[in-house]
Amino acid sequence: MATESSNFSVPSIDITPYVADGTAEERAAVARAIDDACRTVGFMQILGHGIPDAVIAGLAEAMDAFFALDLETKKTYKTPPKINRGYSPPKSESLSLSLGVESANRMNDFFEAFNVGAARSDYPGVELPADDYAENVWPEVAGFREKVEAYYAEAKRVAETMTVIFADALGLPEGFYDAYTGHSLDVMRMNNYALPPGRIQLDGDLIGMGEHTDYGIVTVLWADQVKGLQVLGTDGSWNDVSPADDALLINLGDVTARWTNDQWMSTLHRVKPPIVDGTIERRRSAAYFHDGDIDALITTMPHLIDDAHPNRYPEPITVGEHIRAKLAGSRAGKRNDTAGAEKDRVLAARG
Ligand SMILES: O=C(O)CCC(=O)C(=O)O
Ligand SMILES: [Fe+2]
Repeated sequence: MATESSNFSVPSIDITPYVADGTAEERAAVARAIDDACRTVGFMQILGHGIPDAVIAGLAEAMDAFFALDLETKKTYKTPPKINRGYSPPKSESLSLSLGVESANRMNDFFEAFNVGAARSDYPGVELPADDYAENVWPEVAGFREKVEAYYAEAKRVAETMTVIFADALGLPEGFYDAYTGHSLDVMRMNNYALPPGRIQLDGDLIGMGEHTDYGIVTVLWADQVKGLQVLGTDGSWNDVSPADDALLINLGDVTARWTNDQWMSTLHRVKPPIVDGTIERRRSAAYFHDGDIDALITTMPHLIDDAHPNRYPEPITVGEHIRAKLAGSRAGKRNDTAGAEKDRVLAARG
């Protein structure tokens, strides 16, 4: 399998003209850069997002305080599997404890997470399914809720700003996304790639989070600068990506790939946290998934269908149906790849 390609790079784009009052020309230049990044990489670094340093520092403090709790305490914040909220322990935990030697097999995910998201009570007056729009659980950790909510609100704003840019970049009417995101099924997953020292011995490469594409419209990703995130290039190479100082990573999900007839890319990525002296070097990230309304119907954009690009998604699908199909695949232990181009690319990468 190819590693690191000299052709691969994640563009850095300053979105200040959309966050503050930019001129029409400045905005058009940003939209062109975003369009190019979305067509060729599907990942980008954004600067000028406007999230105050103190809010980002607060998120990191809240995560540190929660993940430092002992495992039994953290497990009291688990929710039933159908509810994507609260604490999610490492999948490999029981195996690594009982067997000592862990297979580095890619179905094992060595990370713990805490999820928060949009709840039914956030959208009074809208009839929404209680399991999908579940209420949050908040741990008894001083300041956790306030700090996480402050960052969540900023990440939501950045995700919505990205869709404003997307509308311009795709030549869509202003406000196009509003009709699909008024009660968006957003979730933020705070990830902690760490296991206590001595817990694992591996018989091969460790995969922290298996290769996958994200499900929704767009993901806003905050991450440490500890290496680990790898992104698949169009030539089949896996490439290390770390956020630059003050940058956030943005990547597209499958809803956008469907909508744009795969002209914009929902790119495969995975996390391989570094191993130092047999222990995972701790790495943290927080992925804010902006998925769209559960009942939003995603129909391939007609202006992105032509002779060179026949419609790859002739069956419109709702965001809810699409997410259910993805979850069914991952729960059955199937690899979480999508149809079409993405699948071809992952198979090519396997060599
Ligand atoms: O930890 C990372 O950098 C990426 C996390 C990710 O891909 C996800 O949560 O979907
Ligand atoms: Fe992801």
